Amino acid sequence: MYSHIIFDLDGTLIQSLPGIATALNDALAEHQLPTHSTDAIRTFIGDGAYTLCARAATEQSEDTIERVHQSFLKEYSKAWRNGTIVFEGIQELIGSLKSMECTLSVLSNKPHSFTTEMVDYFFPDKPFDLVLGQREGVAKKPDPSGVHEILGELEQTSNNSVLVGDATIDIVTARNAGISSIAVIWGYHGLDQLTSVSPKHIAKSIDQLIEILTPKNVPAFR
Ligand SMILES: O=C(O)COP(=O)(O)O
Repeated sequence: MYSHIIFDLDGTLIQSLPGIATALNDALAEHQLPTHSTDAIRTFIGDGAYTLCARAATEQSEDTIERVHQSFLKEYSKAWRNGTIVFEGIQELIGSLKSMECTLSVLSNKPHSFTTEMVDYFFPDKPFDLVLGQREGVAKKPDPSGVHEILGELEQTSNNSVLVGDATIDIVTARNAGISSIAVIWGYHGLDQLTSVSPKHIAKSIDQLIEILTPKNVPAFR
């Protein structure tokens, strides 16, 4: 059983696609650039806000992409509250893991300020022992630095830790850091994509994630 669980944020704990899509399309429109369907935007998410904008504003200069990026950050600060929800069953799972005294953390490629603000907003009981988003000067996922920093800060070992994520980048990050991984399929990458990077476990539903993370004989879950 894993006693330390590192959660990805977007597409794993929260459904953030509508807020991201609104903010991105508003930012693109501000710069007279073509907008995208929500389905297309889903495929742009995962590598942080700048890369999101670079994928949306293809063939634009770096200066233009940076301007779209700045507009996106401004728009997203207004858009995320109305366009984001916690996936069904996640609050209960987090509560159960806390009652089992698991150590919990979040590692996201979303800008750090949004990551902490949104986690505080959606999880006001502060169940996470450490929350890290993308920070200036720190390599983002799939670099293992974030995982290593969390393990060090929380005095956890690679053996007892697992990273739960919805994107191939999360599974590759776990492998690069030498920890186990669980791919969940309710987020932004499909089963085939996730299978191609060989996660240790695959959860096709919140119930399957509960099965993997919590032993059957713990009364709190049954
Ligand atoms: O905002 C992103 O690009 C990705 O965020 P995530 O790492 O929480 O999935």
